[in-house]
Amino acid sequence: MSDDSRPSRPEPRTALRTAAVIPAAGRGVRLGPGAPKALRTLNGTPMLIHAVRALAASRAVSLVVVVAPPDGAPEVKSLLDAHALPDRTDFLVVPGGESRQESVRLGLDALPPDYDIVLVHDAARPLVPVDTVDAVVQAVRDGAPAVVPALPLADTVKEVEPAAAPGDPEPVLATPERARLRAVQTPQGFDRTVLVRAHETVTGAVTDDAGMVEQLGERVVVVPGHEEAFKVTRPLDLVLAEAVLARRRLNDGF
Ligand SMILES: Nc1ccn([C@@H]2O[C@H](COP(=O)(O)OP(=O)(O)OP(=O)(O)O)[C@@H](O)[C@H]2O)c(=O)n1
Ligand SMILES: C[C@](O)(CO)[C@H](O)COP(=O)(O)O
Repeated sequence: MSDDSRPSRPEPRTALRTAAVIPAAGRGVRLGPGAPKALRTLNGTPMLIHAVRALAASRAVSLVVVVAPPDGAPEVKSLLDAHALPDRTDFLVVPGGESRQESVRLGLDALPPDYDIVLVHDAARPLVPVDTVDAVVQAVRDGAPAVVPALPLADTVKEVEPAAAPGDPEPVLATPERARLRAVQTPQGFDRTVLVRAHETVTGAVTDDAGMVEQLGERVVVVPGHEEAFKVTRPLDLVLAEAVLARRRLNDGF
């Protein structure tokens, strides 16, 4: 095969700077009554601080933009000041919006110009391991416009006709082949220009940023996710998160 006929590989882009946007403006309705979810504590430390530390643990990440509850930016700034965070990382706090999508866009608007790679990470995934963060950054540096960490599913999934009234039986429409399905986590990593274009042009219901990039027709790739990157959504997830932290303390010899 001559050089000209080889498929072109994107150049690795090691010099690019990486920022992380952490949407943390949700109420946490499914977790039950209480403070906004990101401000609730796991082993005495706010979930948001765990998430910020998890992203700042990556040497690739030099800026973290926290998107606070709409009226909670001063409180979040105080929280960041009150907790030990790496000196090499810069932090910004901006108020969020009504939907996750709007909160991410407000975080993107706050990014200084000199960042080319953007990670978007749910504050509600406080325990993502640094190796997962680094794998996502590396895949973007290697040329993928959009990268999502994901895991195979344990359950079989059914597509249904949603119930007309709560509690009604739901007719099953299809059973997608499980081996081809992945449960998608964060951080999701992007070429900044692609993500900004997605947020400027895609409207309608989307549940993740990569889904918006897919609608642009851009390539989105999956890298292995991690069990500990689960989303704290319901009360049982708090129990699991504290158990993971306890196991980590045991393994670290504390
Ligand atoms: N208006 C919103 C809604 C959500 N989020 C953030 O998006 C992430 C994922 O959302 P989810 O887990 O659904 O959080 P909540 O919206 O708070 O949960 P719920 O739907 O139970 O209220 C969370 O870190 C959440 O803080 C946000 O920044 N702004
Ligand atoms: C972005 C996400 O975490 C990927 O799994 C998920 O879609 C967020 O959904 P939520 O309903 O906003 O928690």
